[in-house]
Amino acid sequence: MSSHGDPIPMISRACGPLSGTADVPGDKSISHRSLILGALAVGETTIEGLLEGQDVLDTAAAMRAFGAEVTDHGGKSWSVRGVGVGGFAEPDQVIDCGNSGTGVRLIMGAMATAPISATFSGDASLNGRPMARVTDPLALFGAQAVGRAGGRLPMTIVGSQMPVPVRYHVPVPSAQVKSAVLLAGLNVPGKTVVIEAEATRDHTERMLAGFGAEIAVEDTEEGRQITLTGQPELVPQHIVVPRDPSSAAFPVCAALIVPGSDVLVPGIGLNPTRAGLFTTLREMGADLTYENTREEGGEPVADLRARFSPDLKGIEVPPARAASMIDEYPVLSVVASYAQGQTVMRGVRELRVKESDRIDAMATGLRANGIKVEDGEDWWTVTGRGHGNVQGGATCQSHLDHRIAMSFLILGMAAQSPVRVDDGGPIATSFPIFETLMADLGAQVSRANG
Ligand SMILES: O=C(O)C1=C[C@@H](OP(=O)(O)O)[C@@H](O)[C@H](O)C1
Ligand SMILES: C=C(OP(=O)(O)O)C(=O)O
Repeated sequence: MSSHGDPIPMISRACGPLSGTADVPGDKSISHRSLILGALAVGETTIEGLLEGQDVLDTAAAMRAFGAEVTDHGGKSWSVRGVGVGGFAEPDQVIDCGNSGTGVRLIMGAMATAPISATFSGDASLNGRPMARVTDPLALFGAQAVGRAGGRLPMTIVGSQMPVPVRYHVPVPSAQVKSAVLLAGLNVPGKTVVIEAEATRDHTERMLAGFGAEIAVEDTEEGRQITLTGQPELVPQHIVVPRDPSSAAFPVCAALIVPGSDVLVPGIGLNPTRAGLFTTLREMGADLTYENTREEGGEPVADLRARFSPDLKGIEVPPARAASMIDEYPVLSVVASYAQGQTVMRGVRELRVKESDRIDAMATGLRANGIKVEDGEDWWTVTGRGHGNVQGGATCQSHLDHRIAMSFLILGMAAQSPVRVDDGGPIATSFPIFETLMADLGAQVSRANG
């Protein structure tokens, strides 16, 4: 099933060279944060380039439910009239976060130190994902959570009446957990401290500073320590959202494996906490260059140029790089299938608690398409077959997971036989124009029965 409707079976098949420019949508992580911080500022924040994927639209609806005025002006220009830190109203409906872990976890954090309650739910994927990683630290602020067994949604959070500041070591590498604690800390007098052993994406820290919060980041022996001073008045901003490197990954990887391809993917955010895939691809021998490197809205940005790369080699991906490419392992495993030799991915336990168990979903589908995959709790390996030798021909299950659906459709673009996915519906959560964008480059991707 897709998140909000009937399954949409899709198919992709081998095609001629991909060429042209791929204008991918705005960054999903930054889009969620723009809406949430806009809702917590006093006055009107304007946002250009917001990702209009379902995950972000669900966060926009949630911000309205908490009392912010969120307006879509068309042409990807949005505005948010915020209610100020501590000003959230109590929603009178269940907050439906759809398929979005980022949405629900950040919003739980943002409301947990206000004197209100809210009940959160999502689709079958989100309702199966662990929430204790967020509700544990929120309890330290005095918030209470009542959900299903195992800390699952639907779940009600009762915000703290008298929140106290917290010092918290994030036990898993998760920007969502870190961000939930920081957003909770906004409405607490005094300093909230978050320490992460491994650096994860830092968009919340950057954006909090941009909205005028007092936030300090230092590297310590324990890891990256972030100190936020509570109860600031956040100043509304004009935000230009860079394009999403996690979406750029799909046309980039397709160009690398389809013979003769040459694709430009302009304006991609290359924040070092996000760009691990591109480093990895280059180590594998990909013809991938950064052009016109610049800074936009406080984030490093470049145009990516990806060309067919016939001599890709399997590599061992350094585990320390995992956080900076965590959402890109599924599509990396597709490129690894077209490389010579083995690609080894370790330190990736977190892949098992995304929209699906991504190691299991990719391993099952790749094996069905003739690729050798081995896996354990926090690692997996893919033994590539080299160009021209990937069999394809199987139908893969997307498990309500956009990245799994898109990855298998990329696999089919250079395989001997077409690859099908049972449901491409979830693609709309993060990359609603995926099908037309890939078709415009020359890919043969379509609704299977269309
Ligand atoms: O903070 C964010 O915007 C995100 C953090 C990551 O999740 P985790 O925090 O669970 O690693 C990532 O997988 C997700 O797509 C977006
Ligand atoms: C893991 C992802 O998203 P989320 O956790 O927000 O559902 C993703 O987009 O790959």
